[in-house]
Parts: sequence; structure tokens; C-alpha cells
Amino acid sequence: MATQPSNNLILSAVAKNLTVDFVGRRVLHGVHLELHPGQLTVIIGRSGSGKTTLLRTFNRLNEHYPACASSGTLKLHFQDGWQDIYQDGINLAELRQRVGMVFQNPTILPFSVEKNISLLLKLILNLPRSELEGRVESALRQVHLWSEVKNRLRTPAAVLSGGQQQRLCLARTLALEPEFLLLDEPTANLDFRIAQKIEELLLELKTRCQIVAVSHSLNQARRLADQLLVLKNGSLMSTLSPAEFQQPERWQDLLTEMF
Ligand SMILES: Nc1ncnc2c1ncn2[C@@H]1O[C@H](COP(=O)(O)OP(=O)(O)OP(=O)(O)O)[C@@H](O)[C@H]1O
Repeated sequence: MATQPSNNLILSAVAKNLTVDFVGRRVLHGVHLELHPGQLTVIIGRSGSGKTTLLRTFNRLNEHYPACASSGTLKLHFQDGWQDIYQDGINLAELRQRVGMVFQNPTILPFSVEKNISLLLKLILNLPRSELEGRVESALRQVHLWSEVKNRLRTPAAVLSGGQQQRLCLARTLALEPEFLLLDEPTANLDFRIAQKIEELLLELKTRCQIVAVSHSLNQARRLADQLLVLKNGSLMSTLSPAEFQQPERWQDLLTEMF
């Protein structure tokens, strides 16, 4: 799946002129951006500004919707080299395994807690039965869910609470060991204590996979981001480093511009 490696080794993703239309209406306007290895990027902006749409460009999920048209280029640096993910002939199933996504609303499968994770490990990674149990436990421990579900692994996942389902979805994605991780409001359904633990997990994970997260919490964005992308009406208004967005006056300007 890899193309020729780029000379630019300090980047892990480069987007040029990314544009997305839904039913003839432009919702993302020519976005240019760069991601850097080991840096967690957070996208912020008003509701409807195009945050989720931008996130979905990284695994070409917008095209899943009817009457969606995307253009521009997006090159991602995978372990085996650079890949222009909008070129023809890309294997989308493989792309979406390497670029994992956790959605704003939990998308559990109609199976048990355990099978929500093990099924994909079997189907996608072709893991033998002997490895499944350990992988399931490890993924559930990472997201601090193991102690809550270890005695009901065979229970339908649908009976878990919203916050537990959210962590199960994250565990399922992490179990597949993605190289890029897209998170849409990763802590929206979680109580403060668990949200804090998930934030700690993300800070640890960012050295192992490239994370891009959407957040509605400006405080969370300030805590997590190594790079902040500010969207307004589908355009990338600012790309800020911590040195910029941690300054109180710059932050105030930003809030005024955004809202
Ligand atoms: N599948 C789709 N079909 C048609 N329009 C869509 C689709 N997905 C998004 N849009 C439109 O694109 C625009 C941006 O939506 P998007 O979900 O990316 O915004 P957002 O910033 O993530 O919003 P929120 O913060 O409310 O989740 C909206 O006007 C939305 O109605």
C-alpha cells in the first residue's frame, strides 16, 4: 500500500486543499494542514464548523455518505512509508484499520462485550483464538473498563452505560493497533474521573500513534493539544502551537474570533 517515502521525515501527515461537499454544499473549504509525529492535534470550532468532516477526511469516511464529493490531497506517513490516501485504488478497509476512528456516539456491535473486540481481531487481524482473550483484557484495561466488565464479558454490550460503551469503542479501536487514531469528542460521555484517565491514556498513546481529536472543551484542548486547529465555517482559521494558545491574551482573541 505504500508509495515512495517522502524526504520530509518530520511530518506524519500533509493535507493540501482538502475540500468536501455534501449534496452540492461545500462544508470544508480548501484546508491545508500538517501533522507532526508524536504530537496530539486537537480540532476546535463552533457546532457545524466542519470538525467531524475534517476528521473523517483522514479515513475517507465522508465518502461513505451519498452525494459526498471530496477533493485535494492528504498524505499520511505510515510505518511503511507515505501514502496519498485520495489516490485511486486505495484499499479502504485497510486504510480504516490503519486509521482507527472512535465516533462521537458509541457504535457498539449487537454482541457481547468481549465479542465487540474479539470479532474484529479475528476478522481483520486473523488472530488465533488463543490470543484473543489476552488482547481483549489488555484493551479493556487500557481504557479503564476491565474492572467494571470483567465479570460480564458475555453480557450484551448494549446494556453498558453510555460512558462504558464509549470506552468499549475506544478499546475496540485500540485493540487493532491503528497507526492514526481519530477521536470525535473522546470524553463527552464520561465522568470527570474517567475522563481524566482517558486524557492520561491519550498523552501516553500519542508517542505510539498519531492522534487527531475533536473537542468541544476548550480546557481539554489546552490540556492535550500540541497543535490546535481552529475551524470556522468549514475553513481552517488558525493553526496554533501551545506557545501561542497558552497565552491568555491570544486565547481571549481566539474565543472572540470563534464565538
Ligand atoms: N453526511 C452528511 N450529509 C450532509 N451534510 C453533512 C453530513 N455530515 C455533515 N454535514 C454537514 O456539514 C456541516 C459540518 O458538519 P460537521 O459534523 O463536520 O460539524 P461539527 O463541527 O463536527 O459539528 P458538531 O460540533 O455539532 O459535531 C454541517 O452543516 C452538517 O450538516
